[in-house]
Amino acid sequence: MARRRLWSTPDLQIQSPSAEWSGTKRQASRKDEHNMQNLPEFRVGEGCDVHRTIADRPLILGGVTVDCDFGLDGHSDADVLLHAIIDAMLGATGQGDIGEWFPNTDAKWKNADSVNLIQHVWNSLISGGWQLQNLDCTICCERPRLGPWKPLIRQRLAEILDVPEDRINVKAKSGEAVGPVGRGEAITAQAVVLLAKSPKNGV
Ligand SMILES: Nc1ccn([C@@H]2O[C@H](COP(=O)(O)O)[C@@H](O)[C@H]2O)c(=O)n1
Ligand SMILES: C[C@@]1(CO)OP(=O)(O)OP(=O)(O)OC[C@H]1O
Repeated sequence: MARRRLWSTPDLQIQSPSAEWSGTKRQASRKDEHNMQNLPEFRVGEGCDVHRTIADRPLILGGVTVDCDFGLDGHSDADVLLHAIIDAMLGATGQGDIGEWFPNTDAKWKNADSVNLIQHVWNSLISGGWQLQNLDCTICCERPRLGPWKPLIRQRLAEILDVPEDRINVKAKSGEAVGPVGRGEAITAQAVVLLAKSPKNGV
């Protein structure tokens, strides 16, 4: 009886780079193949942000003003969640990050409403043919408890982006009393988006 090998050499043949196997020629042929199959293009992006807590400022999360005895410090309104989502969108489409679009050295963005910032970015993506498949995000803070606010933030995000609510999920996490979040010194947010673009000649 022939003995089966418990390990095997990969079928892949390692070849030295040739003109055909490298650079733009390879990329172009992959892209053509994708287009020929008339497939939608999908892009995933992630974003994160952190802002310091501060007294005497409103706490704005995802475009919702949350009842709280402190807010977040920043050049803009410091909406940590919208900033993370903006970065996820820019990441998905390979367009840098929020600071490149809205530099915190520019007086134009001082106390800016982040709803305007995200709508500016999102409208530009929509013009480029992108649609939101889904958005998942997490706000990390010790206080306030976000249970009652999560549905409102989800609703507001759907409104801001003009997408059905079921494409959006909002989660909350505490800092387990450790680190800057756990000590209430900062609030952080993370976001992941999946974007889709229909093929040129439609699906
Ligand atoms: N500021 C927060 C933090 C968390 N929650 C909710 O508590 C649950 C447990 O979260 P842990 O981070 O403590 O494991 C979870 O369901 C969170 O949504 C919250 O409401 N507000
Ligand atoms: C939004 C901008 C611009 O006002 O300022 P901040 O509110 O400080 O926010 P941050 O997430 O640190 O970075 C992006 C900035 O360019």
